Amino acid sequence: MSVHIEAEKGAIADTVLLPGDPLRAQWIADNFLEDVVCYNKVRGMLGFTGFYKGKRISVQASGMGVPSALIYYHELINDYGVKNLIRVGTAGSYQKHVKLKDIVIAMSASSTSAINTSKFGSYTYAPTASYNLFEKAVDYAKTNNISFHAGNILTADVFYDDNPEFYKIWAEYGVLCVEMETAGLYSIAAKNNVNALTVLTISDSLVSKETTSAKERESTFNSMIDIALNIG
Ligand SMILES: O=P(O)(O)O[C@H]1O[C@H](CO)[C@@H](O)[C@H]1O
Ligand SMILES: O=c1cc[nH]c(=O)[nH]1
Repeated sequence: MSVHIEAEKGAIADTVLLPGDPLRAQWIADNFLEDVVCYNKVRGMLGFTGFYKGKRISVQASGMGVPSALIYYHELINDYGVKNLIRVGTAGSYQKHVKLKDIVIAMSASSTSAINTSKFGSYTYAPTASYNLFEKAVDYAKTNNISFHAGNILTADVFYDDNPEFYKIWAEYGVLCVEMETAGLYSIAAKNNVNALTVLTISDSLVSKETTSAKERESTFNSMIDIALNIG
């Protein structure tokens, strides 16, 4: 047991998929895993372990934003010995060519979060994906004809920014999309010498203003889950 996860030692697999949304965790467990056990209900932040193609795999919801997510990433790594952390999330597009339901594999995560400035001061740390997971994801997507974008994303602390034009600063520098956890994930994984990767599906566009429904965000992002399950 850890502070926020009630699982017994050994109840969580070495590879964990990490959606923000507990209902997406449930949906992944129900639709992709076999012999599933729910190991966590604390705060409704559901966690499951099951088997995918014979391999033991877990899925743990982590909530929204770096502070919430870091609690789960920290406990998974330090209390349960998790080695591969694969975030599966939704994101808002910052680029015209990155369309609704497109897949983005995050090579790196710029951020408006203070987690690293509070450590590195005026220097800039670059949170980066683990190359082994990144390479496997790219290979799997190419082999299975899943189209994707790969590049820098933004991990933002604020979902509703006061300035609707804020995204343009990042878009000009090639940032593909915005979400709210990956800079924290890549940083804590690097510090603890474990593997991390984020695979995202575009749920809305800051450029075209299109959106998907909550139901679609919860359950229709099969290609992202397919990639994540096959690289762990
Ligand atoms: O779909 P999830 O994984 O929650 O990810 C994105 O969605 C939430 C905002 O709606 C933030 O957590 C953001 O990172
Ligand atoms: O963090 C997020 C996630 C989806 N869409 C956004 O605009 N922001």
